[in-house]
Amino acid sequence: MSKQMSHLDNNPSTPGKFKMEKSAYAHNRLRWHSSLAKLTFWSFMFMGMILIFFFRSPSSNPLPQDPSRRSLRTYNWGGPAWEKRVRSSARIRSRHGISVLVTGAAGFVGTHVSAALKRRGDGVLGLDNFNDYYDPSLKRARQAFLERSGVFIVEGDINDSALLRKLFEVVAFTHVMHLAAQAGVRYAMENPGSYVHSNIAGFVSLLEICKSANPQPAIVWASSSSVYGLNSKVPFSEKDRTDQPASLYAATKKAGEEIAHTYNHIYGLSLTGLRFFTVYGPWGRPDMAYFFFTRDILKGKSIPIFEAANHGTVARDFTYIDDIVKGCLGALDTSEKSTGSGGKKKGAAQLRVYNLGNTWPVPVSDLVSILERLLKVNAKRKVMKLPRNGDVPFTHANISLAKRELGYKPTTDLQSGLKKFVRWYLSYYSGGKKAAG
Ligand SMILES: O=C(O)[C@H]1O[C@H](OP(=O)(O)OP(=O)(O)OC[C@H]2O[C@@H](n3ccc(=O)[nH]c3=O)[C@H](O)[C@@H]2O)[C@H](O)[C@@H](O)[C@H]1O
Repeated sequence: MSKQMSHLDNNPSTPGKFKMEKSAYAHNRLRWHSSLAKLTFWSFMFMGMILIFFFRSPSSNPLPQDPSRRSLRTYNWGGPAWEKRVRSSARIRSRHGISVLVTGAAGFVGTHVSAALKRRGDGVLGLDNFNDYYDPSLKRARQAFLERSGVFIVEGDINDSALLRKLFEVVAFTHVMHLAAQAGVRYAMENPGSYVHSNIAGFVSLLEICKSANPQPAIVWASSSSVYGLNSKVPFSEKDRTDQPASLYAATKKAGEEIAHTYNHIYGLSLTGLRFFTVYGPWGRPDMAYFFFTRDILKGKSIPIFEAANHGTVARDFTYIDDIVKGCLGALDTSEKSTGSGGKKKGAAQLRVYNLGNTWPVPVSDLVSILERLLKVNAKRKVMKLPRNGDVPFTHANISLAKRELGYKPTTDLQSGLKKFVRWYLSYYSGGKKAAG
């Protein structure tokens, strides 16, 4: 046994019980005190260093559980191989093609628009932050689908000015199709910050880069039918009032329209806003009613069907994705060039806004009946009062302007569109995820 061990063994459990020689005892006590002081000193030093490191570190706990901050995470981009992929994806492959930066390319509308542009030989580069507002694996599946068509999606946030600047250094985009946004009317009450972050700050960040680019691109971007808010004049026409938004989502989209006006006025940016009316279809958004109704009907879960005051019908002008894509391409193709360059306006530029709807509002209860027939399952309907969380009782688009100026002509009714959605849904969620496109 070592000396140390015997010393430990000799340690009294109760002071005073053990009799020690006086001088040795005093010497030991002195040694013990000085070791304790050293230990305390070094412990404090160590704790201090940890605290300094913790507070100075830039990535100290970026609150990943806070959804409004989820897109602030850092992404890897840059380098020769990355630039080569960016260039190749954005390369125009047809005679009169355009080169488009599509923001929100892993989103529902973004995926379809990117694929359509690529199919006709345009250069397409995607940008998406792959946030977790809904199942990111669906966004990854869309990314894989686009990759097979030759579209590269850069992972990054529209608030990252350095990344945007880099993209414009590598590619002289002729157009930007801006679809990145925080979507969803009801979620705005849960996470208001994410709407400000993406739909206002993100939009401004993108426009700042576009205004300084040389050449400046023409921009087409997604506004929303929700800007009509409490407007009761039907069908909604672009001339109608849009100063009564019923949700923060709607307010941020309306703010986007005003911001577009400012950048057009000061910098000569060509800007076209598209007011989408409840877009649905294959590869859709799981937070939307037609999507989660399908899931829950199949699971045998009850589905909440909203009704307006006095048992009034709630209805939407549901618009099929392929029609929306045609509207987006029509808007890109009729966009005039921005007039400024390097942040200076040289003349008046185009500023437009269009409704892209179906012009055929359908009650939500009819949507459920169509799904029941297609799925061959009866829904457990739970009729409830329209919650006071931003929903409006109905939407109905007047599309004359888009018809005249963009050649927009929707051709898919809800029954046919949902049939295609259900076919995709069953194939995607029964394991055919790759083939579902
Ligand atoms: O046009 C737009 O600009 C917006 O369209 C979409 O919003 P909405 O038209 O509200 O779609 P969606 O949620 O599918 O509800 C559909 C219907 O089901 C009703 N609804 C909804 C949920 C529910 O539990 N029960 C129910 O009856 C509900 O009352 C409604 O009548 C986009 O999500 C939005 O991002 C934006 O793009």
